[in-house]
Amino acid sequence: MPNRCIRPGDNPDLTKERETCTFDTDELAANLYGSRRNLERRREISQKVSADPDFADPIPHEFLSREKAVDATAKKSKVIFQKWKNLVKPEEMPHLVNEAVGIQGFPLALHHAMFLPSLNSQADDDLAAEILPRAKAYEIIGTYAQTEMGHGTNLRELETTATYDKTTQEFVINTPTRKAMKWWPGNLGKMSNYAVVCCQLIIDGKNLGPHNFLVQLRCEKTHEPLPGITVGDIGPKIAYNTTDNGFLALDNVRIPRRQMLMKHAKVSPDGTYTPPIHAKLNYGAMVHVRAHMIYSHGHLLARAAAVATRYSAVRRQGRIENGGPEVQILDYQTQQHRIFPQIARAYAILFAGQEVRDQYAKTLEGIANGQADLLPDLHALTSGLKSVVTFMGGLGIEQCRMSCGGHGYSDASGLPKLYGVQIGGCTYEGENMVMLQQTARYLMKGVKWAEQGKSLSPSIAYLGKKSGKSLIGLKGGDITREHEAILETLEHTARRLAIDASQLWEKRIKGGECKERAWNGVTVEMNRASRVYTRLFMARSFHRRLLSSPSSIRSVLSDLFSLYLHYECVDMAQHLLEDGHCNGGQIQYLKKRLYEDLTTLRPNAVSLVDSFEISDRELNSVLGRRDGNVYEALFQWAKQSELNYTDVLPAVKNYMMPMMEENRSKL
Ligand SMILES: CCCCC/C=C\C/C=C\C/C=C\CCCCC(=O)SCCNC(=O)CCNC(=O)[C@H](O)C(C)(C)COP(=O)(O)OP(=O)(O)OC[C@H]1O[C@@H](n2cnc3c(N)ncnc32)[C@H](O)[C@@H]1OP(=O)(O)O
Ligand SMILES: Cc1cc2nc3c(=O)[nH]c(=O)nc-3n(C[C@H](O)[C@H](O)[C@H](O)COP(=O)(O)OP(=O)(O)OC[C@H]3O[C@@H](n4cnc5c(N)ncnc54)[C@H](O)[C@@H]3O)c2cc1C
Repeated sequence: MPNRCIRPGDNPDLTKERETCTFDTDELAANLYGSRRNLERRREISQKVSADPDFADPIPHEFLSREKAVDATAKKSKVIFQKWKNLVKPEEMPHLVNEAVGIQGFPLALHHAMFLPSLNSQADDDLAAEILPRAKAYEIIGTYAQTEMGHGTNLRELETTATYDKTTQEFVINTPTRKAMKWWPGNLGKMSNYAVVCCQLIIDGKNLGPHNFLVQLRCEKTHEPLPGITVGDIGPKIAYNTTDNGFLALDNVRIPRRQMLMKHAKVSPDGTYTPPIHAKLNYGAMVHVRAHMIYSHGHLLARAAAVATRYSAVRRQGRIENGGPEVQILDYQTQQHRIFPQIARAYAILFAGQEVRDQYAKTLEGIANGQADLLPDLHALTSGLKSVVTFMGGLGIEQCRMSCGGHGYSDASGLPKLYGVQIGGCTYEGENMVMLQQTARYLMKGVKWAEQGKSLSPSIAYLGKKSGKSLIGLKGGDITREHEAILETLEHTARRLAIDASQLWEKRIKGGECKERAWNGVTVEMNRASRVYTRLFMARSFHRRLLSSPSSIRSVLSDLFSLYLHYECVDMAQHLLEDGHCNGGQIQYLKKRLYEDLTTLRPNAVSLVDSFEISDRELNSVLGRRDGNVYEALFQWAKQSELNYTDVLPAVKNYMMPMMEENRSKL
């Protein structure tokens, strides 16, 4: 079967891997990206970016100072949003940005991820008509400023205020304390001249909670901060260092009434407040990012898996049999056990990410028609997915990094940067432990609805089902039946954990604790239930994709799905065993199946990561390059280090040489 990545001059080990491929890599890639046409467009964009001299990097970003890297990124962003703007569709933009600029952020990241979505979904028609065309034409750059130095998670306690002044029909935006400064918003520090700022809305002395306001921060001509505005960059971070995450203080800055985002909640000129149809519609920009970040985080893990798999195919170290040749490290079972589950999880996350994006679009449609009934389900699902996927991705990338040995620790591998970017997602858009509790709130309601025989939305329909005994290992050799048996066991486990958490909570309440304190006493269990609910959704979503896949890729997807399920179950063995639903023998069976899966997938491992269709430029990894010629490339990469510009560094001349000289002269 053809793996279409084979080229003359490639590392022979990698070519051999591709020759053992049992499926059509293009078919799988087309399925992953939605169609052949999408795949072709993806390739076209990659090729055109590589050929565009405006995107050429004289030296890799890894060797640039932060300021120079920000400069290079801004320069390329201008090319993207001027020269390229009309050459790509909006849905192709993330790929273009990844190719041209990389993953550490760019001046318009928050403009796209949150500023435009907030205005689109929350500005009323008048404000939208005025500001959106300007924002879409990049006449202005905006961001989303919500988090403060003292509060991020607990939005209700944000301190920035927007006090309505009826006499002038203006809001007065103010930062009352040091810790009320906005702190963290991406592109706030240096790039943006506007922001959607989240403030407590105060009318006649009454606090009506967090609402969003459009505030101009900098002069459109000079880009200097406007009077009353203190703004700047918060400094270097683990990653995202080409993003100017910023601080902002507002000293009684006045804005017109109509700059409140009033599509849902409204303030009339006389100060009358009209609440939205759903209390949390003001939080819409966060739901937007959570719904979209799942897919992009799947892609980060896919990259790491591609680097680790390809490198493990070309790296030879040690022998499995005495007297045999040095083996490809991909032949070690431990290496396969480290990397193959990351390939499977990357696919699972990408599939789930695509489903949740569709669900988000349906929910938005409903809201546009005055119906917010799909929002609670979406909020629970995106909160859970956001948390599980970012944590899984971080662990997975770190496994991939370690699996590359010493070279994985070098920036040349691209893996440290991937890890830094990925783990940001555990924190932004709501710290993971907190967001899992949002999911748990929904599950607790679901448990009650199920008890009352009420109808349940598809994502929690399993709460209303009855458990039979686990059929894992008992259904014979039919793989389809085995998949179903495992999914039923996962359903049982997700249901049991939710019911147990609910009972623990109730017990504490009956014991005299108030609901909230009792909740805090059971949140570890609540979050467990949320994680398994989410992992069940991911498994179901992968299964749906398998069942709808064309026959040409069904077999390899089925192998991958088997590995995915067996790995997840062994990873969650404690939960499967805890109530006796599964026994030790069944866990042993799952482990045996997992080890078999590693062997089954081995001949297709490289081809499975080839189907992620990530260009060398986008991958930005010496170890993961498509042709596998890593050793020469490593040397060429290292030569670009600025420490190599001279043979004798000033640091050596000024300090080390005199020290050695002094010590020698003492002898
Ligand atoms: C094109 C897309 C681009 C995608 C980008 C992709 C990749 C990323 C790449 C680069 C990075 C780019 C961007 C990164 C940007 C990062 C930006 C940020 O981080 S912005 C700041 C984010 N901040 C947070 O997420 C704060 C987290 N906190 C909260 O959301 C809330 O405080 C809370 C924890 C949810 C609690 O709120 P509150 O106290 O008001 O509510 P509760 O009492 O807990 O709940 C009451 C009720 O409401 C429900 N609910 C809460 N939130 C929502 C919601 N958003 N939608 C719907 N419903 C909600 C909640 O479940 C309760 O329901 P019920 O139990 O029925 O009463
Ligand atoms: C890379 C990056 C980009 C960001 N971009 C933006 C942006 O563009 N705009 C913006 O507004 N913000 C942005 N942020 C801020 C981000 O959204 C917040 O940092 C995040 O929401 C977490 O809030 P916090 O910092 O207050 O954490 P804290 O809430 O202080 O978390 C600290 C600890 O307390 C725990 N904790 C807090 N509350 C609870 C609870 N109720 N129950 C149990 N445990 C709890 C948490 O689990 C965590 O372990 C960004 C952050 C990062 C890292």
